[in-house]
Parts: sequence; structure tokens; C-alpha cells
Amino acid sequence: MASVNIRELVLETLLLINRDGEYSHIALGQVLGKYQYLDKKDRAFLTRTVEGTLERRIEIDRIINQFSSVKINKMKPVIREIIRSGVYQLKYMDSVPASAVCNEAVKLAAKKGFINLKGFVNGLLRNISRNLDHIEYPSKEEEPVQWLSAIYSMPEWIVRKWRKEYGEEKTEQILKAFLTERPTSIRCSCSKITPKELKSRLEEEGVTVKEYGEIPGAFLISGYDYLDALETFREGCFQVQDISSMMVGEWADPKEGDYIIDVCAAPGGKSVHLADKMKGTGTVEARDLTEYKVNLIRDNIERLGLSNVVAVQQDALELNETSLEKADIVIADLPCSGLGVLAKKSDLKYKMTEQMQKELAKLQRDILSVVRRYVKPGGRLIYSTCTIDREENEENAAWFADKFPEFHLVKQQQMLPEQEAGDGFYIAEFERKKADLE
Ligand SMILES: C[S@@+](CC[C@H](N)C(=O)[O-])C[C@H]1O[C@@H](n2cnc3c(N)ncnc32)[C@H](O)[C@@H]1O
Repeated sequence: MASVNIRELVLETLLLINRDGEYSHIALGQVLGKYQYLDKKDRAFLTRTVEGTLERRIEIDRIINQFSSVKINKMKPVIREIIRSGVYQLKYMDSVPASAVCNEAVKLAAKKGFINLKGFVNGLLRNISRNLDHIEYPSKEEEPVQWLSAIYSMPEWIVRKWRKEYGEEKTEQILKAFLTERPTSIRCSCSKITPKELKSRLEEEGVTVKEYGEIPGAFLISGYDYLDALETFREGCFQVQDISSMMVGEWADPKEGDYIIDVCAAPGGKSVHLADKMKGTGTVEARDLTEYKVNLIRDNIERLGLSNVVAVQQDALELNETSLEKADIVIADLPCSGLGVLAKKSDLKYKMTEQMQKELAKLQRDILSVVRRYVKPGGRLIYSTCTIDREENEENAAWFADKFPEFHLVKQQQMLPEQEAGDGFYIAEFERKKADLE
């Protein structure tokens, strides 16, 4: 088999994300999928370098601009990504010698046809490597927003918003949590295997497993190569799901035989959790907008071998007359800005804008206005997002309770990203009164 240059794959992935606008988890998944034969060490290097270069991009670009005669936004995309990933390795990967970083970057630039820029790449990276102790940052006291933005690589508009909503100290904790490496959280597919059996089978497969006490059947796993290489995953013994996101299933806590409509369900994490909780009884109707998305749900249903979930294509903005007042529980885990899951999808912070966030908050209201009509009198609506933005969360919940008095807000919780596990996530539970006011 032809040998692959791992730094070339890093470059290919970063170009897909930063130049072509692909989502980081999709780009990385595509490249890792295409080169499944890479050994564990190379896969880990690829993942860490791509994710690290992305999550530290604001800081890295500042460093490059401090030392380079050509500013970052004037560089050719290939050279820009070679230098960015080089700076990440120099600053954050102690295991890679500086000389190797510089030499490999120069070779890669030449291989990509930029022979005339070999000297530039070499000179810049060596200069940065010699001056890592002389990087200039904004002053913490005089420019706190700029300082937080540079140190934690978060766009200034987001830092400003969170400082206002959460205060200085909490904002810094949130920013720090996003940059902390965490294990993968999984949920045992309890209709297939007991948590105890799952734990021992994973350990037999060489995986490090830690129980996450607060949720039954939840574990934190690490030390594996990739999921498809695990027999327990292929057999559908567990589902990868964030700890915070599992709380939707815990709050919904369905009874056996319930009819649940999950209006924005792909790839199906919450739908399969609820189906698992109903032990083969009842029905979860898992809907999403496009056939592509619906197929992602089907893949999960098939892998987990569940018989009480059906995946259906349906636009949540269009009223489905046949569903009126039918559901015991409606799950509305709606499209959102995703600013709670930056630990896993760090590129979202560069893609999101204030304007897009406002449009999403409006879309959430529009969807809620339609799908509330599927809830039976006495039934429940669970609204959730994976963001920590008040406008999409508490403000939308208050608007909903005010606009539709047949519902009352039972409880709501904003979960902030945690160091060990758990994304930033929001859940609100509404109950529809038995006798409507309408
Ligand atoms: C936050 S994700 C859902 C995650 C899912 N609940 C899970 O746990 O795996 C939001 C989903 O909403 C879907 N979506 C966006 N607009 C929609 C619409 N108008 N109708 C139905 N689904 C929509 C997206 O395709 C996306 O899959």
C-alpha cells in the first residue's frame, strides 16, 4: 500500500474546513474513513492536529501576524494552512521536535507546488519557534475582551455576549472547558445488553471505561482507535451521546406504550434513547427534513436493532394534520447556533454570526408554534438546544409560555460545558393543560 504523508492529510482536512466551508466533524470523518488503514498513532496525530489548529485558530493567526511580513489573510490557502498547523505543533505538541515541524512544512509546501515559498515557510516557522516566549497578547486588565478572545481563541462578539450574560469568571470557565480534552460519552443500549456486561466487554476490547454515576448506563470511554473497530459498537451495544444530551431522555422519562414525536431527530440520538427506555413498546416517530438526514436515523435504528422507532421525512414547519393532539411527548431538539458544543465542533464559532443566531431563534419559535399542536392534552413538550445563548433558550421558553397559555413551563435548565464531560445544553419541559384555554 502506498505510504501516506500524514501532514498532507492534515492539510487536506484543514483546506476542506477553512477554505471549502465543510464542517470539521464531517471533514475529519471523511478523511479518517478514506484512510482507515492508518495506524492508531497516525490517526491520533491527524485528529489532534486538525482539531487543535482549528480550536486555537485566533491565537495562532495572531502569532503568525506578529512575526510574518505577509499577513495571514493575504497568504495562499495552502501556505496558510501549512503554517497554521505548524504553529499549533510548535506551541502545543511537545512530542514533535521543532526541527521536524519546520522541515516537514517546507517539504509539503514544495510538494504542493510552492517551491518559491520554501524559504518563507522555513524562515517564518523557525522565527516563531525561537520566539515562543515572546508572543504579544492584549492586556488582561485593559482589554479583557480581546485578552479572552486571544487566549481562548473565541471571536470577540461571543466573548462580549457571554460576559454580559454570565459574568467574567463564568465566561472564562466556559472558554477553558471548550479547550479541555475529554473522553467520549456513551449510553448503554439497555434493551440489548446490561451496563455491567457492556463495561466488561469494552474492557476486553482494550477500552478504558469509567462509569458516569449520574445517569444509569452512561460511561466515559477512551483509549480506543475508532468506533467501527469495536465489536460492541458494530453490534449496537451502545450509542455515542453527550452526557447533557442524555438528559432529554431522562427528563422525558416515557412510560411503556407512549407515542412520541421527535420533530428534528437526525441522526437520532434522542429518539433511540427514548425507544430504548420504552423497552420495545410504544412508538417513537423520528422526523427530519431531508431523506439524507432520515437515512442517518435509519442507520442508527438498524445498528441498534430497535423495533419501536420509525424514521420519517417531514418538514417541522409544515403542520401534519394527522398528528394533531396525538403525542404523549413531543421532542423539539431544534436547530440552533451550537455554541454549547464547541469542544467537539470548534469551527462553529467561526461560522456563526449574531445575525444567524437571531434567525435561528426565530426559526425555533416558528417550529415550536407548529409542533406544539401535536401534544395531547395532559401531554408534554420537551424543547432543547445545544447552545448556551439566552435568546435561543430562556427567552424562547418565556415567549412560548406567554404565547401559548395552554402550556405551562414545568422546569428548565441551562447546562454549561463541564471540564470532565457534558456539553453546554439547554432543556425546557412544558406540560399541556388537560382542559385547554383555547
Ligand atoms: C440539533 S439537530 C437534532 C439532533 C437529534 N435530536 C439527535 O439527538 O440526534 C437538529 C436537526 O433539525 C433538522 N432540521 C432543521 N430544520 C428542520 C425542519 N424544518 N424540519 C425538520 N427537521 C429540521 C436538522 O436536519 C437536524 O438534523
